[in-house]
Amino acid sequence: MHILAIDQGTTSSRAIVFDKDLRVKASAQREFAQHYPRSGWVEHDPADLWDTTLETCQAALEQAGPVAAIGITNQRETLLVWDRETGEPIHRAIVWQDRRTAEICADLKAAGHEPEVTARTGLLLDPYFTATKLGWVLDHVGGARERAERGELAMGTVDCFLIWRLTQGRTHATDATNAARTMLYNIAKGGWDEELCKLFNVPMALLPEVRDCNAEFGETTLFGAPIPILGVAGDQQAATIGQACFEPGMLKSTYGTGCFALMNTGATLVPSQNRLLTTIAYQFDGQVTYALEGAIFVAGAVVQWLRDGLGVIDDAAQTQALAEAADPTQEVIIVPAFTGLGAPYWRPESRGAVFGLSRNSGPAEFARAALESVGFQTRDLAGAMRADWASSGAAPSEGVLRVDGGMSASGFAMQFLADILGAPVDRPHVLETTALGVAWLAGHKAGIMPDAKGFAQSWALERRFEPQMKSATRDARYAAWQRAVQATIAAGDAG
Ligand SMILES: Nc1ncnc2c1ncn2[C@@H]1O[C@H](COP(=O)(O)OP(=O)(O)O)[C@@H](O)[C@H]1O
Ligand SMILES: O=P(O)(O)OC[C@H](O)CO
Repeated sequence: MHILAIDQGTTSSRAIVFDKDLRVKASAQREFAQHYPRSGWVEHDPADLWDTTLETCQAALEQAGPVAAIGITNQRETLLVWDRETGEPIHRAIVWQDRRTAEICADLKAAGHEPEVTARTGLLLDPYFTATKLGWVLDHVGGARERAERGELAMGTVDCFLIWRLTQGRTHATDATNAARTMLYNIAKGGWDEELCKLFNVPMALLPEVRDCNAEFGETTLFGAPIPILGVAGDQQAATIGQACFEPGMLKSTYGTGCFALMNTGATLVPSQNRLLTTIAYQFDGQVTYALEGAIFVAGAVVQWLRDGLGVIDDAAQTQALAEAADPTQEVIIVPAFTGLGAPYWRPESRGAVFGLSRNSGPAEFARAALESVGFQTRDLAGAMRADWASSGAAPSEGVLRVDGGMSASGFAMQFLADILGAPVDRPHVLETTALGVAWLAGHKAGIMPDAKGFAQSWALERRFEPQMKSATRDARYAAWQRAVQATIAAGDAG
């Protein structure tokens, strides 16, 4: 029997069918439109999220035949609010990248609320998270607040919306990893936090039930015979599972639109002293495993910008040859703060900058700088993570980074990553680790896939990138990056 994994991402929806040996049997993918109604705003049409999910599921199922269960993974933090009666959203989805609530967050910070929010949620007061987006919808959509208070509306992250639709309104539930990103969920106690709901002015009647990642989430009859939904996790947590990072100290980094590095910290909630996030890695059978997370908003998106914004490439893969042809004597640096800077800087007001241009700088130098920006940003995170991990009293982790996501296909970017980290970078055979993570969750629950130990043994290395850069070069290049970031922040402050 097979398992269907739904991966509803920021730029596309995917459906992948795995067999019981975790091999891909069929897959389908559809991109959908991004809406930018104002500078810093990012929205998705809920109909696009739903239609592309449905179409890709149908296409994958047509190729592979019936499945025993469904796993769902999704872009996190993105908010939907819908009518409980009709299932119709009352606003477009407000995407995790959206910065419209930057001022609300700044005001809450100025009023001294951040330490309390962090203590309860592990997060920082940034527009990235769901809570302030929800407050915004309730305040800006006519009648929404009153209707929410009367219990007529439901809210959810994308997983929750898809579960609602797949079960035709019978299940209003999310999993602990997605709940942990809303800034309304207490990760230490494990439950929606009444105080936070008051702080963000959110009626609790809107909120879904929170379940384990390997719980039952109802069943769908939209594809014929009923199929149970048996695994749910936010995409970065699903990738942590898919990369089999089950031991404390293990670290993965996913390079899609953004980049998200998660380190398993076991049953210990490690508060960050370096402006990283503390979050739930996964929750199996009521048992919480925590993680430290570094979130970078722009990784593969900088390559998309080369294609769609600058028009210097037609296809992401062309960056490899261009970067290799770049003039080694130039040091062009791109700080891709298109939607602000994420961890460890958290500067929503910053915008992107380019440094070191000369008259000879062209597409090749831009391509190289774009790929390198991802390595530099990961080094920012890895440094903060190692410091937090050490201060928790834990033994040093082995220092290997497991990578995945669309951009990990770039050999140039991954070699530079190993070089600038000064540590090995391991790329597995399966790069669809996000889908794999929830396919395994659902497959194990359905009784057709191995336990965590057996699954971890199936993880297979495709290529290890060893650091080759001299340490003096590494130090000098990283120092130049840090200066560029500081200049970018200063420009944002001045603006
Ligand atoms: N060969 C490549 N070189 C560099 N970047 C790439 C390459 N292939 C894909 N990408 C980048 O990876 C991203 C897509 O990764 P994906 O995991 O599908 O993202 P998401 O889940 O966020 O939609 C895009 O931003 C794209 O520009
Ligand atoms: O859609 P992705 O893969 O860029 O992931 C988005 C993240 O979940 C946002 O936190």
